[in-house]
Amino acid sequence: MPSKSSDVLPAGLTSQQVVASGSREKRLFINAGPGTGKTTVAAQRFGALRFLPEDRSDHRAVTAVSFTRAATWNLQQRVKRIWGRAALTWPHRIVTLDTIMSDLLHDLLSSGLLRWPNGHTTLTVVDSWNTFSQSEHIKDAYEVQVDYGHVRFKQVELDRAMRVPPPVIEKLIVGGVCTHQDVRDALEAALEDSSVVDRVRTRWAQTTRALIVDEVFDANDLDIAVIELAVQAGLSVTLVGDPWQALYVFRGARPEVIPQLLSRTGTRTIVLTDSFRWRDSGQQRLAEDLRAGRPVSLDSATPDAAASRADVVLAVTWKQLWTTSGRILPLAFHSFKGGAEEAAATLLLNHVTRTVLGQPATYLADALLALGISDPDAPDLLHDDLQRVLDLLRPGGKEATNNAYALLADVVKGVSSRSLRRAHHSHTNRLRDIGSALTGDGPPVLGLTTHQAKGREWDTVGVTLTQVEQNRLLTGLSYAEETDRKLYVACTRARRQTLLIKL
Ligand SMILES: Nc1ncnc2c1ncn2[C@@H]1O[C@H](COP(=O)(O)OP(=O)(O)OP(=O)(O)O)[C@@H](O)[C@H]1O
Repeated sequence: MPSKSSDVLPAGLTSQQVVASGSREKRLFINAGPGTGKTTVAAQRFGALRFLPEDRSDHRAVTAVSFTRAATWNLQQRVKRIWGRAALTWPHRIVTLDTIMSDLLHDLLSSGLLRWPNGHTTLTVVDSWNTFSQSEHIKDAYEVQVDYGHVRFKQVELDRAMRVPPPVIEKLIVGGVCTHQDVRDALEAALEDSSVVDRVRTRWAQTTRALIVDEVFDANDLDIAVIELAVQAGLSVTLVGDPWQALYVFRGARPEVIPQLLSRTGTRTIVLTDSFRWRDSGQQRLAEDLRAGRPVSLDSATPDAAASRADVVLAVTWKQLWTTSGRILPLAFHSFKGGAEEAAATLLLNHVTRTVLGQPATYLADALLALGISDPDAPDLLHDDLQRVLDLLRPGGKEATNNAYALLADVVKGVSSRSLRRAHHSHTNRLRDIGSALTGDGPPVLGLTTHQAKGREWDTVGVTLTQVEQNRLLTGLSYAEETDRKLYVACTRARRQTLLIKL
């Protein structure tokens, strides 16, 4: 609810949003809370910069970046809706920061400043090695180093058994295949060299005239270094974000250093204060109290009541969702680690979430890759087979779970060269959990982690929290604490009401 409706201009934007979208400031930070229009303004600003009359003869790109493919896709759709498809004709683009890193590394390889094993200048960059190997945690087994311009993959001694880079990985690297993390590691190591720094700065200046960074508080040290080089190269740089919504500390996000980046680069701040999310004064008050660090106590509900009333249930971890109630159907077991058994269970979970919730399992694409299935229609083609696996699960109990697992192994054998290992509780438990979600009293409700819910909104949101997390709410949150930020994001997704699930 904007504080003053007279603030909304004819174009539908508030005066704050108009200023943020059209500002000619070369270094701008748009600081904006939940629902205040970060994505809306980023999309408006993209077009405003793209179609700036005085830049008509400047053929360099206007580029917007975000951290996830989902956020990038969302921003692309908004830009197309507002400005038309022409806004995104080459070289103008909205991509992930991983794509930017990959472009920069390729430029260094083709310039000769950096040399890949076997002299490759064009790499195939994959999300993870899961596609090629059943091993997990392969990344732990080597370090990427740059030695006088040569990229090297150095084997690391580990305490644990196994975990040496399997020959298959070495062969792939020498063949010009690597992961996005390898690209980042190689680039970060290369930036120790001042001639590489100069090249990146020059590359920015030659190819790009404006850069918009969405969710800047999720940037890690390499992201920040590359953004700062764009500032030094004289680009128009717009940073958009909310210090309360930095969630990607596990990927190295450093929200605490963003204020220094802003002051180092002389960046001007514009704050968006009016949120359009709240449809209920209680929810608006909750959001304001959380942000002010005041203690809050949430309305509560039993799991059954919450499952009936909420549009979604959120938790900090997937595990918390699975252990709260059989009425919650999460879209994943945990973050995808790889292995044929996990992939097969994800295929089954996807069958259930598609049928019951109309949504795919979060890690379906990873599961298909891990099973070496390239046909995107495979999950649909397997519909009847997977339904038979579910039917076997329905009676519940160990025997039913083991029978279902055996049939799932057969189904997978028909479409994949990977085979499932013998039934073990770490594999069959996933099937048991799916079975429990299907036999609850009443239809299941969608379960998501805070990370998956970021940037989204629903009318009524249930949250399931550990005792420690509940205590944090009762004490008052601080944006300097990672756990508190996750709680803040979870409790600001609802338009009307946030319900705490009481066990
Ligand atoms: N000026 C406006 N008038 C009406 N609705 C608006 C206005 N600005 C934004 N909205 C709407 O408010 C909702 C939230 O906007 P948006 O997604 O851009 O916010 P956000 O700041 O990115 O949210 P979050 O912090 O949760 O990611 C959207 O439905 C958007 O269409």
